[in-house]
This record gives sequence, C-alpha cells and structure tokens, in this order.
Amino acid sequence: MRMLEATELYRFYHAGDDEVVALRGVALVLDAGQFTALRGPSGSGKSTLLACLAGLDEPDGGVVTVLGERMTRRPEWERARLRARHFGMLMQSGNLFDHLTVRGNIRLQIEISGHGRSDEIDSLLDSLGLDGLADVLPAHLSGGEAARAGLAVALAAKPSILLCDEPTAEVDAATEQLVIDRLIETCRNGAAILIVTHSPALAARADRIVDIRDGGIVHG
Ligand SMILES: Nc1ncnc2c1ncn2[C@@H]1O[C@H](COP(=O)(O)OP(=O)(O)OP(=O)(O)O)[C@@H](O)[C@H]1O
Repeated sequence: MRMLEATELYRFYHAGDDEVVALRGVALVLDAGQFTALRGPSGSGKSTLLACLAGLDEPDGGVVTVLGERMTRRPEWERARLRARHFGMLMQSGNLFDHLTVRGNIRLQIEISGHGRSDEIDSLLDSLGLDGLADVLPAHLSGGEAARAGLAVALAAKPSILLCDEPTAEVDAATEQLVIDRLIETCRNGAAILIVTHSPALAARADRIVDIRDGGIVHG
C-alpha cells in the first residue's frame, strides 16, 4: 500500500542575490511496511526533503500525497491535521517540550493524535533503553537520550508514516541495535519508515537505500 508519494519536488532558498536549489525534482514513494534509509552529505537536502514530506515546509514545485490526500498547497491547519493523524517525526531538534517530562511529552502526543495508549509508555521507553527516565525533564537528558525520547514521542501514536532525522547519531552500538530493532518492528507492523542516517549499521537493515546529492536523488 502506498502511504506517501512525492512527485517533482523543488525547493529554492534565496540569500541576497544567490539562489540555493535545496531540492531539484525529487520523486519518492514510501510503501507500507518498507524501511527506507536516506543518505547524503551535509547540505544535500535531507532535512528540507523531510520537512516538505511532512508538510512543515511548502515545496516551490511538486506535490506530496499522503494516503491519497494531497498535503501540498493546503492551509496550515489541514496539513497539521494530516500530520497529527498519520505522521510520527523525529527532527534534528525541537522534538520535546522543555516544560514537560518525557512521559508528559508522550502523553501529549497521544492526546493530539488520538492514537496510542498511556499504559504502554513505560514499555515503549524500556524498548528504547530509556527505562527510569519517564519522569525526567528534557534538560536532564543527554543528546542521545533526548533523540530516543523524541523517537518515543514519534512512535507512541503508532504512526502510519515515520520520518526520522539521525535517530542514532549519539548512541553506542548496543543502544543503536535496540533502536534499529524497534524501528524494524514498527515497520513490520505496517508503517512506512524513512530514516536519515549516516550509520552503516542502520542502513544495512533497511529494505531500500536512497542517496541524495545536491538536492537530487542519485540512487534508489
Ligand atoms: N532556511 C534556509 N535558508 C537558506 N538556505 C537554506 C535554508 N535551509 C537550508 N538551506 C540550504 O539548502 C541546502 C539543503 O539544506 P538541508 O538542511 O536540507 O541539507 P541536509 O542534507 O539536511 O544537511 P545536514 O546533513 O547538514 O543537516 C543547503 O545548501 C542549505 O544551506
């Protein structure tokens, strides 16, 4: 089943007289149960692509369709509704509200999305190696713990589409395996997953690898 389709995505940024082409005609399909790794050097357009796929940013050209509904060029509240209903997201930063504990952040996500169960929060955190951290504020987490807590928020509402930017950037190999196993389980339960990663261990477990260079997909 096709969960997300992007056709001919373009995104331009302007800095003074200079134009940066962050995305140049990107086409991408994410199917249910498929784990896709997105690789590319710094500045190649990975974060811009994730933001456009999730409707957090509007592409200058092209269309994103989510479970048959157009995401692109719709009012912000409609994009937010589609995001809340279908997406789990882990971005490079800003994944947690600072004034809420890890548990509070996850509970809020469950409430907003209308999916997921509060009585599963502790087992979700255990599965990501975050046992004992449910009632801690984000300021007291390490970088790797904060990323996994953000992933727990993204997973809590059992999203159809999971988009993650570097979920294992700051973790040791054993913890990375925990995260990878959880992602694979989510995928086997039917989600479409797109993970930005530089990790060979993570890419090795993906069903498909997509490489992006200078805003264009060169492989995958
Ligand atoms: N708000 C912005 N204004 C101007 N240029 C931008 C903006 N955001 C991104 N860019 C430029 O667009 C291009 C793609 O950036 P993007 O952040 O998507 O790359 P990336 O692959 O995610 O990089 P990284 O791995 O370093 O996070 C880069 O040349 C970047 O400098």
